[in-house]
Amino acid sequence: MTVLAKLHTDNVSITYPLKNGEEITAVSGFNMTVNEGEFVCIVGPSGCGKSTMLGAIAGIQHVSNGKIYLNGQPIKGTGRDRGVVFQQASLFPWRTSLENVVYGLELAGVPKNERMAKGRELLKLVGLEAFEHHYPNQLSGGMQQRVNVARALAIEPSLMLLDEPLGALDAQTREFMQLELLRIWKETKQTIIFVTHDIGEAVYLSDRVVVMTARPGTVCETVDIHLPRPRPLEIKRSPEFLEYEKHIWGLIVSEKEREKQRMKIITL
Ligand SMILES: Nc1ncnc2c1ncn2[C@@H]1O[C@H](COP(=O)(O)OP(=O)(O)OP(=O)(O)O)[C@@H](O)[C@H]1O
Repeated sequence: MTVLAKLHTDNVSITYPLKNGEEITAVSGFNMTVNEGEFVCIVGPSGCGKSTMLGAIAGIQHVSNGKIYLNGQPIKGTGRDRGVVFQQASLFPWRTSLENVVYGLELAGVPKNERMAKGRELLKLVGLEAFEHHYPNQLSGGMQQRVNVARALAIEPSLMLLDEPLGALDAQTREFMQLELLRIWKETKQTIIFVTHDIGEAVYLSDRVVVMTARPGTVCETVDIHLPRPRPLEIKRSPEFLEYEKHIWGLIVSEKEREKQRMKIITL
């Protein structure tokens, strides 16, 4: 029996037009498969095309060549089958936590009682049941991101896409949110693709880490993370964890070095 991949990117290339009429290739020949229920992180040197690739999967970024398949169907634009969370919690300041969480359900015409019940259930899932009447400016950065996650989950997406969602948080809150994300992932059994700059974060969260080359970004190596779950934070100090970190760090340093050499040749 063939198991259908949740997501498959087939030789995806993405270019941006420049003002001088030329174009810049951000992503080139990107192939990745993500299976149902997996937690996959994408890392790579700055500017390698991580956000561009995630944007393409979200359907907000035009793909120049190749195709992206979600549940076997080609992605043709944005859709309610994908929940997206960005680095900055983009909540409506005039809406309470609960009203923010249920926004997508409101647009979809879900009756008020039903959507409020669903919203409360999700606020409970992200640990904010006591904050349903609070406005975003009454919440910490970590709490705002929890509301954001709850809002993305409300539409019951088939796939969650998170672009540096913890990037704006202080180190302590970030670690706590990593634990929380794993708990939420386990409870919801979602499939997650997560972009991060932080190699330790990627190793801690992932079933697999996709390491990208320098721009034009393609897959340099996919690293399977065989650390047991559940993963207490202390696992970050284990020799196995440090070995994964060192290996991925090595790949990224080589890519940065390669890019530096290439730039030297271009400017010679
Ligand atoms: N709108 C745009 N127009 C032209 N070039 C762009 C545009 N957006 C991104 N790029 C270029 O495409 C490349 C990939 O950008 P992208 O933001 O996807 O990289 P990234 O890996 O997410 O970066 P970072 O790690 O710094 O967040 C970069 O070289 C960037 O300068």
